[in-house]
Order: sequence, then C-alpha cells, then structure tokens
Amino acid sequence: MSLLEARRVRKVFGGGLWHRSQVVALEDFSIAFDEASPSFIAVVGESGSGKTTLARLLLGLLQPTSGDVCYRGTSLRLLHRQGRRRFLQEVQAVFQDPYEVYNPFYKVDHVLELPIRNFRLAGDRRMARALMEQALVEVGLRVEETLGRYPHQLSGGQRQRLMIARALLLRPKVLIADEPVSMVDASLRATILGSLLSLHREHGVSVLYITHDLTTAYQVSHDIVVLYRGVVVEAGRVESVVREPAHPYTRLLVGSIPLPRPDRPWLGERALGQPAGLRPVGPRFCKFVDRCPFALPICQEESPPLFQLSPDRAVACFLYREQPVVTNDDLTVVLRNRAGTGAEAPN
Ligand SMILES: Nc1ncnc2c1ncn2[C@@H]1O[C@H](COP(=O)(O)OP(=O)(O)OP(=O)(O)O)[C@@H](O)[C@H]1O
Repeated sequence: MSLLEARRVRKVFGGGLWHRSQVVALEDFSIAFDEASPSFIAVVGESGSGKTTLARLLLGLLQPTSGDVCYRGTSLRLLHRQGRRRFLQEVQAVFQDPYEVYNPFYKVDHVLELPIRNFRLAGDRRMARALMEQALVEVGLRVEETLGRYPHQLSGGQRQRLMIARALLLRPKVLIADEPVSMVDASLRATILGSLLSLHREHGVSVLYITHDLTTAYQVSHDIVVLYRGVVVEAGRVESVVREPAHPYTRLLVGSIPLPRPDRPWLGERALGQPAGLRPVGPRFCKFVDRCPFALPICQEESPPLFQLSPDRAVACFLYREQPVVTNDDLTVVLRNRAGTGAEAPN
C-alpha cells in the first residue's frame, strides 16, 4: 500500500450554469509515494499547467472533482482524527512564499515550537531546544542568527530554509515543495535544493519538487513529470526525458533552456518548426495540437493516452501510437519501474 497516492485525480474549477467558464486544472492524474522506496520527482510545467492544483490536492487543501487522494489506503476525505494527525505529520509542504506562514508578531522560534508542542516531539524544553537547533543546522542555518529573531529580520532564503527545517523536525515521509526556490537568488537556490536532497538521501523522504524550471528539476530530481494544461504529456527518468525528450512540448521546453550541454546547441522555439495549423475538433483533443508542428488529424479529435516508450518512460502523443498504452494512464506504473530508488545519486 502506498503512503500517499493520487488516483485518477481530476480538478475542474468554475462551472455551475456557465460551463464555458470551467477550467480543467488537472486531468486524470495518478502518482504514488512508497515508504519503502523514496522518490524524488519533479513536476514541471509552464504557468497555469496545474502544478499548484496538484500540490493542494495532495495536501488535502482542495477536493478533487473526481478521483481520489489516499493516505495509507484511506481517502483523505474519510480520514479520522488519528489518521489525519498522522497525515499532517508525515506529509509536509514547503511553498513558494514562506512569509505568509509566519506571524509577524511572533519570533521565528514559534514556527518550530508549535509542531514540537502539537506533535509532542520533546519531553521538556531542553529537548525541544536541541531538536530545533538540530533542524536548523541540518538546513545550513546558524542557530544564533535565526532563533530569537522576527520573520522580517530574516532573508527570504533564511525563511525558506526555516520552513524546510520545520518540515524536517516532523520527520515527514513525503515533502511537497511547490516552487520552493523561485523567490530566492541563484546561490541560495543551490543551498535550498541541497537541503531537499539531503532530506531525501539521508532521511528517506520522498520529495515532489514542483517547478517551472527544467534546469533545477534536471539537477536534483530522479524522475520527472511534464504537465501541459493539466495533462501529463511525458514522464520518466529525468536523465532520459531531458536528454531525449519525446513529446513535442518537452522538446520545446528542453530546447528553450540553456542546459549545460556542449553537445546540444540551444534550439529555441523556432527550431521545433511552425505549428501544423491544426485546431481542435469536438470536445476531446490533444491540448498541444494548436502549437504542435507534428500534429496529425487524430490529435484534433482525440486526446492521446500515455504510450509506454520503455519500462520507465511514457509519453502522451500520437506520434508514438505504435507503442503499448499505459493502462489507465497510470503514471505510478512507469515511475515505479525506475531502475533504482531515489537513494542513488541524482544528476
Ligand atoms: N481557485 C481557482 N478558481 C478558478 N480557477 C483556478 C483556481 N485555481 C487555479 N485555477 C486555474 O487552474 C489552472 C491551473 O492553475 P495552477 O495554479 O494549478 O497552475 P500552476 O501550474 O501552478 O501555475 P503557476 O506556475 O502560474 O503557479 C489555471 O488555469 C488557473 O487559472
């Protein structure tokens, strides 16, 4: 049984009488995190692709329109008090702007004291202090420069690392990190991502790293899921997806970033070619059809299922329709087939 699992989760916003205003933020998304085999998965996509919606669904902050999110086999909707408490401890989040989490009237110590108290992590004050100091050191923060200060007295990067320290304190099994480094500068970015990596490697925490930035996803994650307008277009080992992108959208993404790849010239959007000029026909279609230079007539009227390119690689594109279809579009099958666990060194 998975620790945390999304099963064909779909989220539609808006609606009511005005169906035209509906937005399908996420379409039939499945993913699983196993306790025995921790993973480090990046979810990458441009603005509006459904990344934050996915994070909020997995954290139980949003209800799926259909499908379900389960924690240790039980739907989040049906968790009772004790199960919910365990979920809140084992599944932690780090968000883009940690400032919102802080109460400006309390010293930042409060952020660490609260979970220690709520989850009874320490027997006395001395033990609580030791736990706090240990967590700070683990994310590279100096105790004397952090404790005793107010939130505004810390830098954005320090506040973000403090949130990771808080997550670490609770010894979670899964960490959902939604754009954790998009607000910090390049040097801190490496430190924060390093903190996430050591959480994963040294404490066996599964990390879902949500980002619009393919470069950092490539640097830290083991697997990658590429989202385009709420749909998974490609998934697999980050190494193979980035080196040999299969979906035209992934090719576009990879071509638009200056990866440190001397063997591959920077491509840019034009290198992919002009869109084929096909438009959707009817209610179902490939979401990328209007931008795709390789679009086929079938892309106008059917949404492609995930085709399995190799045991650990899948792509939702009719260019690969000769390949077997992944049953139920179940990504978990593909990501579980990864050659090793996240414990091995990523790139
Ligand atoms: N509460 C909401 N009500 C209506 N529409 C919403 C709501 N939340 C998200 N959406 C829509 O759902 C889609 C996916 O949004 P989401 O925030 O998940 O994307 P994202 O990939 O995280 O984008 P960004 O990188 O800009 O944060 C978007 O079209 C967005 O406008």
